[in-house]
Amino acid sequence: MIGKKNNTLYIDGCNAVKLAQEYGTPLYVYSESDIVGKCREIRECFLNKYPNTRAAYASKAFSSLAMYKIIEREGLCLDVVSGGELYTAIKANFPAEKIEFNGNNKLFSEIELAVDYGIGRIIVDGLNELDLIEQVCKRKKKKINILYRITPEVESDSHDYIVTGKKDSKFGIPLDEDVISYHIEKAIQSEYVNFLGFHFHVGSQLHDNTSHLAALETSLKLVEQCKKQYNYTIKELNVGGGFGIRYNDEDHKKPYPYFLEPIMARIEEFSQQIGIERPAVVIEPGRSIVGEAGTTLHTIGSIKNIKGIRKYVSIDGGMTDNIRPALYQAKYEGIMANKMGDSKTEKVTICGKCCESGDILIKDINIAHPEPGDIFAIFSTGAYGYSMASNYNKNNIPAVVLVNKGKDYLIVKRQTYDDMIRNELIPDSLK
Ligand SMILES: Cc1ncc(COP(=O)(O)O)c(C=O)c1O
Ligand SMILES: N[C@@H](CCCC[NH3+])C(=O)O
Repeated sequence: MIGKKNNTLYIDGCNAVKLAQEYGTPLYVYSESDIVGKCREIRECFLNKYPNTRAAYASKAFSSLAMYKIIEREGLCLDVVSGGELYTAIKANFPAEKIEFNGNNKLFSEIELAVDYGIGRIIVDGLNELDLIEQVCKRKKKKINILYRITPEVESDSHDYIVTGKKDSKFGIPLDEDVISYHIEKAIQSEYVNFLGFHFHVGSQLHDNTSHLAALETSLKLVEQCKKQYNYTIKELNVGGGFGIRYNDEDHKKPYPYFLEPIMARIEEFSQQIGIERPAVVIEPGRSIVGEAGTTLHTIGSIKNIKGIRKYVSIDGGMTDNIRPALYQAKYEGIMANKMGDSKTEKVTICGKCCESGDILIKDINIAHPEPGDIFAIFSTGAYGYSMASNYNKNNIPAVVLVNKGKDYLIVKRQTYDDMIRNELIPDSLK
C-alpha cells in the first residue's frame, strides 16, 4: 500500500518520514492491509475454491508474535522450521493442530516440543527423523501425523542458494527405490505416527510453474505406489511454496492461480484415474504473503562521490538488516521518502555501514539529489529481511512497525546495546 502525498511517501496511510522520526531508523514497516490482501487472495483462489485444502504460512519469511496473530485471524495455518519459530507460535497461542514443522535436521528437543504442544504435522525430512519421532512419541505415549518431504529431483530457475528440489540437495528423502520404499513401509507400519502423505518444495522466488508440476508428477507416482504396493491411500499432498514476488522490473510475477490451477487440475484428474478420493492439498507460501508488504526505512549519512566512477550513499543499516543483496545478489528498488516528487537526477549506489565492501543494498539506482538526513525507503523487503537480520559489527536489529490505514503499531522493539550483550559473561580471570 505505497502512496504519495505532497512530496512524501505513505505506507498504508502512514507518513513514512513521520514513522522514521517517531521510531528511528533503520525501521521495518509492514502494511497489514497488504498482508491481509494476500491472505484473502489465497482464500479466494484456493481455500474457498477447492474443498479440503490448507495454506500454511512459511513463517521463516517473517516470524513474529503479531504476524502469527494475523495469520491465525486470516484463517491460514502455520509452517515453522525451528524450536524458536515453534516457541513463538506457542507464545502467540497459535492453534496446535494448524502448525506444521519442516526442517532437514530437527533436533530431539524440537521434536519433543512439537509433540508436547500436539502440532498438526511433522514434515519428515531426514533419514533418521522417523526414529527420533518414534522415540519421542513412545516416551510420551502420543501419536503424530507425518508427511515425507521428498527430493523431487527437479531444477528450478532461481538463485542456486534458494533452489531446493534438485537431486544434489540437503533437503528431502531421496527417491532411490530402496530408500523411499523403506521409509514408506516403516511409516505405514509405525504405531507412533499417522502417515498422511508427501511434501515437496522446489525452491523460492519462482515465476515459472514447471518445476512444481514436474515435482507433482513424482509425488503422484508415489501415491500410486502406495496404493498398488501397500494398498495404502495417501490423504495429503503438500506442494510447498516458492511463488515469486516483484522486487523490480526484471520480475515477471505470476498470480497464485497460475501455479495452483494446473496443480489442482492434475491432482483431481489423477485421483479419479487411480480411483482414490482426492488427497488434501496444502501450500506453504512465505515470501508471497509478506514480501511486498514490507518496506525498510533508512537515514542517509555519509555521501562519497568518486569522480567519474561512482557515488556511494551510505545509510544507517545495511547487510545486517537485509543480507539478500550480499548473499543472493538480490536487486531492490528504492526511493527518497521525503523527496518523492523530485526528479531522479543522480545515479548512486546505496551502501550500508558494515565493514564489508560487499555491503551494498542497491547498485546504480537513480534517485533525487541525496543529502545527509534524507530518508531512503527500500521496497519489498518484507520477506527474509528482518528474519535474516544479524548483529554483525554489533549493529542492533531494527524495530518493526505494523501500519494499517493510517494507524501504526510497534510490533518488535529496536534491540538495544544492552540486549546485545545481555548474555555475555566476563570470567573471573579477566576481571
Ligand atoms: C519447506 C519450505 N516451505 C516453504 C517455503 C517458503 O518458500 P517461499 O517463501 O518462497 O514461499 C520454503 C522456503 O523456501 C521451504 O523451504
Ligand atoms: N532466504 C531466502 C529464501 C529461503 C527459502 C527457504 N527455503 C531468500 O531470502 O530468498
